[in-house]
Amino acid sequence: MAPAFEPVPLPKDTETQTETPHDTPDTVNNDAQVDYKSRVTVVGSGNWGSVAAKLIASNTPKLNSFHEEVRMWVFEETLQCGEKLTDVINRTNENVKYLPGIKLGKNVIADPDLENAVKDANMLVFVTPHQFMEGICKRLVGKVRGDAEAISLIKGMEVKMEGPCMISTLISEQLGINCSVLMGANIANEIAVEKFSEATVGYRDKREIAEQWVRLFSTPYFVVTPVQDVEGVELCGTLKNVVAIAAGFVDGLDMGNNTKAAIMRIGLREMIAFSKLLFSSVRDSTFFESCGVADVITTCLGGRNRKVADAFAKNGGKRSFDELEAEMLQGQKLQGVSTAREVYEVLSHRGWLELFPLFATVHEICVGRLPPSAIVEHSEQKPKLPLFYSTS
Ligand SMILES: NC(=O)c1ccc[n+]([C@@H]2O[C@H](COP(=O)([O-])OP(=O)(O)OC[C@H]3O[C@@H](n4cnc5c(N)ncnc54)[C@H](O)[C@@H]3O)[C@@H](O)[C@H]2O)c1
Ligand SMILES: O=P(O)(O)OC[C@H](O)CO
Repeated sequence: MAPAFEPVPLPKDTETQTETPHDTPDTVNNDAQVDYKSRVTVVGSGNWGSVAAKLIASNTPKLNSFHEEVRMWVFEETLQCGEKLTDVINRTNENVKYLPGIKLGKNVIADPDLENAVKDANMLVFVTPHQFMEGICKRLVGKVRGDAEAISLIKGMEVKMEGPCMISTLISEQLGINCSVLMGANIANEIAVEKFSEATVGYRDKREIAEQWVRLFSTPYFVVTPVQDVEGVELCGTLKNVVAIAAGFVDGLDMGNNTKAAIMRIGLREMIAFSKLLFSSVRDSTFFESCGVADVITTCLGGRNRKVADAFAKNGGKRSFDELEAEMLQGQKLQGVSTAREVYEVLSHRGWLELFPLFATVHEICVGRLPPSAIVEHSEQKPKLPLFYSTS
């Protein structure tokens, strides 16, 4: 059966380009030959990191302005068989731990040496769990090319003394490079088997860079739309993980579809309000892109945060998230629990706790101060939030 969507054709200058690529000359090697081609490195090799590498590696051989090789930094570990994960990926072309059964593409080269992995790249794709990014950025200061462009696929944020810091800002400020974001309704295992989905690239002001990222990621089954709203796109990806935890509680308590839909609606409303209170530049339309309402839906139906929160509620909150995560995800990481804590810190610090009952309650449940059933009792409080979007 034909798909119910129209795949967006890739821009013309991609697959058939024969003239000098539009990229600016970037590297001068020892023989004084100018390397006009871009080099891509993916920093991260978990479930989504591996799929991101696969998507990109399916495109670089067709794009004349890119080297075919896609380097992928691996946080090295020794597998039960005694072999290093990197060696197994390079031997089998599969990430047997985080994405088993999927060939990544022979042009994906796993590299356990972070500095070596990034040193030649002028397009850096960051895709690790957000809690590791501060340490990774510290290790990369002064090690990346000055002309590099970055994109973050990381759903999460840091909270510092000065306030919340988005991961793209952390990357930009620490490494001195521009950073776009890619978020969306993107359960990695589904994209790995090439089921259709959409994503959103958020960019600051360089439209041509956003288009380059779109070319690098787009396939007929992965349709990417650029929007000029980095903060809006990134906050959608970050905050939906808190809503997913709430939805998991509802599922674990068998409260039914209507309750779950209500929690998703209240969650989306808090996402919009929180984003706009932090950044007045955030656009209403961003919430209707893949990164917004579509990601709320997919993550509350099929994500890992939902799944583990469901188990947490079924156990009456008696088994911790850390324990359940280790048992159920085998090395993969949840983002929603730590994001709920980070959001709670921002809410407390700014005196906004009463404005965001769902976000606040998710954290209180995660740390055991409230029972899972509080998700409905507390979140349904009459919203004290002004409407931050037009309903007309
Ligand atoms: N998996 C998905 O479906 C999906 C989809 C969209 C976005 N994301 C986002 O992508 C980001 C990365 O998630 P993922 O699914 O690729 O990872 P993951 O949860 O599958 O895997 C965890 C990764 O963390 C690495 N790791 C463990 N300890 C580390 C350390 N100390 N330092 C650095 N790395 C360490 C592991 O090696 C592994 O690669 C997250 O922000 C997530 O929200 C995930
Ligand atoms: O599995 P989760 O809960 O980390 O969610 C995965 C993706 O972010 C869904 O878009």
